[in-house]
Amino acid sequence: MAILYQHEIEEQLRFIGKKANCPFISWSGEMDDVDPVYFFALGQACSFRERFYWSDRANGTVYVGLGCTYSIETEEKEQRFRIVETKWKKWMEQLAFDHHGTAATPILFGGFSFDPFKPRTEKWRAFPHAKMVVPTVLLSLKNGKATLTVTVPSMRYEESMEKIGLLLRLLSQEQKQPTASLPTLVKYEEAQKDEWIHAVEKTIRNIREGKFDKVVLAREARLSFADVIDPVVVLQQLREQQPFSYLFAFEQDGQCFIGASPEQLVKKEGDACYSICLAGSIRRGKTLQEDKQLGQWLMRDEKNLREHQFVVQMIKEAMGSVCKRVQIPASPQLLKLQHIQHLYTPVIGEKCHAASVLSIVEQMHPTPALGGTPREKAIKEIRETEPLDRGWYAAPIGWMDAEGNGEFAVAIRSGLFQGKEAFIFAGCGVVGDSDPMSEYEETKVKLTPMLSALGVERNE
Ligand SMILES: C=C(O[C@@H]1C=C(C(=O)O)C=C[C@H]1O)C(=O)O
Ligand SMILES: [Mg+2]
Repeated sequence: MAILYQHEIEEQLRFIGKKANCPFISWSGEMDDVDPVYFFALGQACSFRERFYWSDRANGTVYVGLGCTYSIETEEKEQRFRIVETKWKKWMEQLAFDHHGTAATPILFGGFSFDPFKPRTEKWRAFPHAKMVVPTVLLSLKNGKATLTVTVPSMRYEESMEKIGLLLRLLSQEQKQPTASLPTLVKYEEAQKDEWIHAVEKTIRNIREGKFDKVVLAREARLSFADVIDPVVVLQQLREQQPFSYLFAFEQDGQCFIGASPEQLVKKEGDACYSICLAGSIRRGKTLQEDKQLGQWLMRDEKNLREHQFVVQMIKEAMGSVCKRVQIPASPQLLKLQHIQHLYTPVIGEKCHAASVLSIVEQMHPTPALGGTPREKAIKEIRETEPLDRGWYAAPIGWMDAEGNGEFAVAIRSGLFQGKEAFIFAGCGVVGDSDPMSEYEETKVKLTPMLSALGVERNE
């Protein structure tokens, strides 16, 4: 199969540029199969300051982006989804591309903050309320095919081409799995544990007084390591340990937001649209029998079923508002992941008339799985009560293509990595009959996937 050469791509780009006279040009071509995490790792060797990773639950679509040719950022609070959508459409008009017989087109990849009205703290300074980017180099793996897409400004692409040339040379050599090892933990700290438990108690009282029905409260753990944490190692571990999750990474200037989330927010594919309701949790059992018993308990537990039902109700309505027909099973199933089991209800929307996946994201975020019910009151409670700046945690992360199709996951089971420091996050749905200590335990289980990816075991 095709080995790609720098001079050929350059020639093609020049040809596209001459023909179309557009500010941006893009070329796609088939390439040899490559391990996407290895590709991500090469990004650093080639001095790309931004790296992006996305793989869906079925591993059906994998995108790895290196470098940033165009970035849409906004600190606007109310209109952020629309602003991104409008700018993306405008930008597409300035782009000439030749996809060379492949199905690939440039995509926009990125994410959003959970709550633009919550004051931002220092650690999230590099993550605006919305940031979506067009990577300079994009690897797409779909239906067993690997495609490379190069997108550059037509007037100055020499600097990018140098990096791309190096990347192509490294790709043509034998693939060596990156050998970076797991970092050594020097400090583990659960931020404001007592304050968090008090917040849960207060929220339970407020729910019992009828102020709202459900509020999701989250907390963070801070970890310090002896060495700088390499996102490549974390991705490798997550890929092995969480095979049924979305895998994502958004890295810029050495700051990396990474996670393995089981929760789809929405996928739009033409006029079909998909979502899932995920809420209600219990740990995995230590034996097969215990695991089965815990699962059966979860399927019948009224508190968890109620937590779940709020999500079903809202997603059903949101999908109903953009689709002609919504298919949704009457009762939840069990979703068993490596460390946790959840109540799970898949949702399918037919004849979707939304303009783009982003306009559905706008309708859906935050669902009661991450925010609460009623939505506005719950968000206000989180803003005022939760001792945490969520940043991009629990918010939409994903991609969109030229036609407005795309997929977003909810960025849970995630962490922010800055040099030798990591912040990892977990939350839980608080309802009237929640017990604060059980909720605390539940968040502990939800921290496990990231801890385990970092090689940290905590048995207390
Ligand atoms: C908020 C998180 O998870 C969410 C809360 C759940 C619950 O409370 O049962 C279950 C799945 C997620 O929708 C998290 O993992 O941080
Ligand atoms: Mg729960």
